Amino acid sequence: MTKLSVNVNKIATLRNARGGNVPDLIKVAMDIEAFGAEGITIHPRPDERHIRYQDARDLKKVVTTEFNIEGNPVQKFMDLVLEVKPTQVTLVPDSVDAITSNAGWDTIKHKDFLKEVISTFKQNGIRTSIFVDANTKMVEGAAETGTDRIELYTESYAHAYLEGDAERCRAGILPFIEAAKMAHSLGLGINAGHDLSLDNIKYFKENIPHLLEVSIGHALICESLYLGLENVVNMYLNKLK
Ligand SMILES: CC(=O)[C@@H](O)[C@H](O)COP(=O)(O)O
Ligand SMILES: NCC(=O)COP(=O)(O)O
Repeated sequence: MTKLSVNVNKIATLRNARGGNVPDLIKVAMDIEAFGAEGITIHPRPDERHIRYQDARDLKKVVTTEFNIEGNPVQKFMDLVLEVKPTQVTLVPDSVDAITSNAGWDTIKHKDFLKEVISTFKQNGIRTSIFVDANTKMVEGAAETGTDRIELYTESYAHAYLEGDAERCRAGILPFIEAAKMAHSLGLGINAGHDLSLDNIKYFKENIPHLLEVSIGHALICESLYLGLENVVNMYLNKLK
């Protein structure tokens, strides 16, 4: 069984567009859990363009499933995570001006730094995960940091899947199968995320052994819009009769 953690960044993006509290991020997160999701993920960025640091504090009070906070462990982020104490922290090496996450950690180059950060979080009872590319060397490096889990960065798989034919899908997923096997053999738990969607998730799940959790945001919110649009347009038409 693989847990679904819903990333609510995009709900915050929509809320922030008008300056008010619509949609209400806290209510949406609670509803997502009530609908059956097994976790809530947020990825506060330093400019707070979507999730605000206060959202993390407010969500902590209501999330009853797994609460996962992702981000680059700069001091401000570390302080927030240590204050909020989510179930899991996922370390992502993104730069301040990145549009979205675009690379996994070089776990060999940054081993000492990661070791120190991970040890701090673990001493505070927070499970740790490191965002890595599907590369067995990076998985081996991750194991040496003491992290509990890795999160496989799935953008390259999602692109390969989009290209459509079976051969490209297979080539796209092979590094992930190898990385997952390596992670499991080293005692690491396996999460995955980035650009996973209703189209590509089944093939990924069927092929990746020991997959504990996926975090999905962008596609899930877009799909929710499309799948709800017909219903809502008709609700308006009914009111305008
Ligand atoms: C680590 C990861 O892949 C996601 O957290 C993704 O980066 C979401 O962040 P944005 O919503 O800011 O794109
Ligand atoms: N860790 C990945 C995540 O939380 C969501 O990524 P995406 O589905 O928004 O690409």
